[in-house]
Amino acid sequence: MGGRGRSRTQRKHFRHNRENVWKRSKPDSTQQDDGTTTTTRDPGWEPFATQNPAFDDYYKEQGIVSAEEWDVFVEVIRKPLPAAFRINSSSQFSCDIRSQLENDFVKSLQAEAADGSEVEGIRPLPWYPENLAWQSNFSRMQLRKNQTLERFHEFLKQENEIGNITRQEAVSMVGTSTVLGLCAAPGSKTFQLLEMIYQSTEPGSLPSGMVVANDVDVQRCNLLIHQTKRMCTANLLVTNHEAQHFPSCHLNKNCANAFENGVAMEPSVNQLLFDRVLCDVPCSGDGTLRKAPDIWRKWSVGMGNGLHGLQVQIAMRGLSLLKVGGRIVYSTCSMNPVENEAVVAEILRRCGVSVELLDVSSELPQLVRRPGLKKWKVRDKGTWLSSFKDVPKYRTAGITPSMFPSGKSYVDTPNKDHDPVLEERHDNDCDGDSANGSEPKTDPESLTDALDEEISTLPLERCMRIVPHDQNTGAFFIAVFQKLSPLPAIQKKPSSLHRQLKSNTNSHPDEVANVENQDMNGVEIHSEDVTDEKLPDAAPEAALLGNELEEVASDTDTNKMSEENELEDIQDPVDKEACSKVGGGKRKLQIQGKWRGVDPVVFFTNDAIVGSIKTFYGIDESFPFTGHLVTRNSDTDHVKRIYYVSKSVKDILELNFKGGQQLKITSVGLKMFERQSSKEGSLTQCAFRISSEGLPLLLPFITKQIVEASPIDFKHLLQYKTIKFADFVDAEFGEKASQLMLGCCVVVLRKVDRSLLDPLQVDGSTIAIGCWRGRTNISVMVTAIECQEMLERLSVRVGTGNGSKLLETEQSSVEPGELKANVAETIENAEIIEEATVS
Ligand SMILES: C[S@@+](CC[C@H](N)C(=O)[O-])C[C@H]1O[C@@H](n2cnc3c(N)ncnc32)[C@H](O)[C@@H]1O
Repeated sequence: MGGRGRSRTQRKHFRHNRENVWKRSKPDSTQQDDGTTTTTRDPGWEPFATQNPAFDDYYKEQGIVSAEEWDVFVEVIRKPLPAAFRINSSSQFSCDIRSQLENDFVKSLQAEAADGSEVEGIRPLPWYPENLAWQSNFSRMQLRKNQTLERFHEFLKQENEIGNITRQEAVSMVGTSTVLGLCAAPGSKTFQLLEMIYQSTEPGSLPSGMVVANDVDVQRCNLLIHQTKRMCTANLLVTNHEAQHFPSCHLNKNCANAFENGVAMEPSVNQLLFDRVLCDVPCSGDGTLRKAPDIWRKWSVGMGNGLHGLQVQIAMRGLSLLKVGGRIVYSTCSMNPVENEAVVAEILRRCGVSVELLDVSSELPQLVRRPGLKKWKVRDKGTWLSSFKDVPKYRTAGITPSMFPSGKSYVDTPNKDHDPVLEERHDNDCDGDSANGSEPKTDPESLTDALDEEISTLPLERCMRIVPHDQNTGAFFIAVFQKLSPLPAIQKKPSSLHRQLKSNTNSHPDEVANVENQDMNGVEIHSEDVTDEKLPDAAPEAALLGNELEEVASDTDTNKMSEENELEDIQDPVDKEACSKVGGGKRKLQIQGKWRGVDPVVFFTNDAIVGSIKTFYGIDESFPFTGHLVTRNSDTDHVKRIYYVSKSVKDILELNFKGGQQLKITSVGLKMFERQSSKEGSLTQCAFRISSEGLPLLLPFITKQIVEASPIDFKHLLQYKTIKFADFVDAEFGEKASQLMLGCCVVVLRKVDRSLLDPLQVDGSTIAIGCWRGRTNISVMVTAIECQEMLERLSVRVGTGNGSKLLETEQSSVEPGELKANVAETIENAEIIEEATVS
């Protein structure tokens, strides 16, 4: 463990994204509503300004809250967001943690809150089941105020690091069982999705589902990998693609229907499809102003307008990757209707009867929400536009018909250029014809009527808007769709398609998604043709990066990050020369096909090594190894780490191989075995030790190299890390330990009601640690923080509330001083422990 395992880029990313509301502002350029740019001078150390006149003008006019509510709304969004966190329901210690919060912290923190200005200290979120999500009303500054608050702060930090809790903004916890996350970093929702698929999974078995978590930004992928590593999952695949071009892994038709659970193939489309897709798209992020107050300064109307096209493309790609009958969630942390209802409306227009916008008003009844808007306006260069017909011709590349409630192109004046592509694209209004592949019909009325105010006739009220002052949160937008039939494939004449692919600069962004629909019918897309399309008024990079990063970084001491070996391997895949500047803005687009990322994932098939592992640990034959082991090194004799993948991930990997390795995989699998490279390691009969992540899965199948320790000996191991055989309190345990073979072994904590003679039994509550059987002693091979956490959890279980007092009912015959001395003596183990804890 420690900072050593992380790459420089990752450290930098953590630093850059730490929340700091009192940071020094740099001279910066701000785009004004009227399109001009102003440069602000460095004002020195000062808090972020929490106002922006363009923001006020915009949202007052959009009517996202009533005029009477405006003052309360603004007052709330200027206040910092209360911290929220969620207990990982699949953690072995979830009940202990909930009980500690309910019985210990609620009371002690209430006393603190009553003392000061806060109304209450912490409280469970009423709309989240089983008291698993909590809100804290203490600011970070307050948490350092005194000992009680500091203890709570330490508790949050430690449990977050171990993975027992996840700090997450309350509104983004609205869950859905999606399987493909198209814009998934930094990973808080992916973590939650994994928790969901792990619910009610027995120890030693894996869920049948899986999550593919994708993000365009490789550094943010690294954060996601770090976040989800705490889940110790074999059911996750992390990829690095532009979501709008997420590959369709074509499968040989003979293999169709070979997939069960989670991923299935439809022979007719010959494409990888998912049960659930989550499009938590890049957005202007103004729903997170309370958490990221620098957005006040950066906010401009152009941010939302600039992202609309990309958001539509991503959602359309998500729909094309969804199974018929599956559900897709479109969400943003923006309040802007152009990024929300306008995108939803465009999806409905394009998909016609093949997609339904679901009414989810009965879900999570205690979550206060508002319906989606039916009318809104578009603002551009300081002018309000009620309809596309008001858009000056020179702005039609940036302001598109789909941004307006009617979505109509209004090709109504002889002066406007006749554009068959636009006509074809925007008049596919849900009449079902397009679903059959025929030319979409145009609505003659909409082409000629000049409306003062457009009102959408689509059921946009089914969307869910969460506003900050309803329940003291950030703002969030959610729409849930169900795919009812394959998407309409709009038949394009070859010349029209060709023109779309070629017209990179002036084309409407939506063209790409239409082309991608044809991907389902086997049309290959050449990403170079479409990636440098011009996005109108390119949004600032910050907006594209999302806003949840500080949840990971804020309280995670970067020097204390847990090990993540594969992170070291990941290089920045962005080919600098391939980055194209768009729209005169700063945003860079990655070009696919020039990725020089990590080594490809290969299946590990070295029977000699697998055989030696199975023999050494006595792994039961029923444990499925074949086809489940992967590495990054095709030279199997020199592999350092062997990862385990679930059946569902294995199927996708096989599909990927068969489909020509289209997936750019940044991380996959659970680290199960690591090569022991220390001096003593070379003397052991098995070159691989079991990693602590892999142990829970393997535990029920291990029959050799495993011993049960009494609570007091287990505690001593956690406390002193190395103990000589003769020094164990339970002499029989010392004897059994000495009979193990030199090398990695597993020590299981004996339950209180079990005798030494009972055969070893493993269940969900079994606690075990990886150790090293040295020449004269046993040493633990888990990190210091894991030892500390285990001591504390165990002490809470037996009610002492103090790790150092764990299970003192059994008297130790050895003085701690003696044990400490043993640690110093056993220098030969230092190397092994170091290797286990740092790598
Ligand atoms: C709102 S954040 C997602 C938060 C995430 N769902 C979570 O729960 O942690 C949006 C993400 O979209 C990513 N992104 C931006 N453009 C993208 C694109 N074209 N394709 C895929 N991801 C993209 C950003 O890197 C960012 O991580």
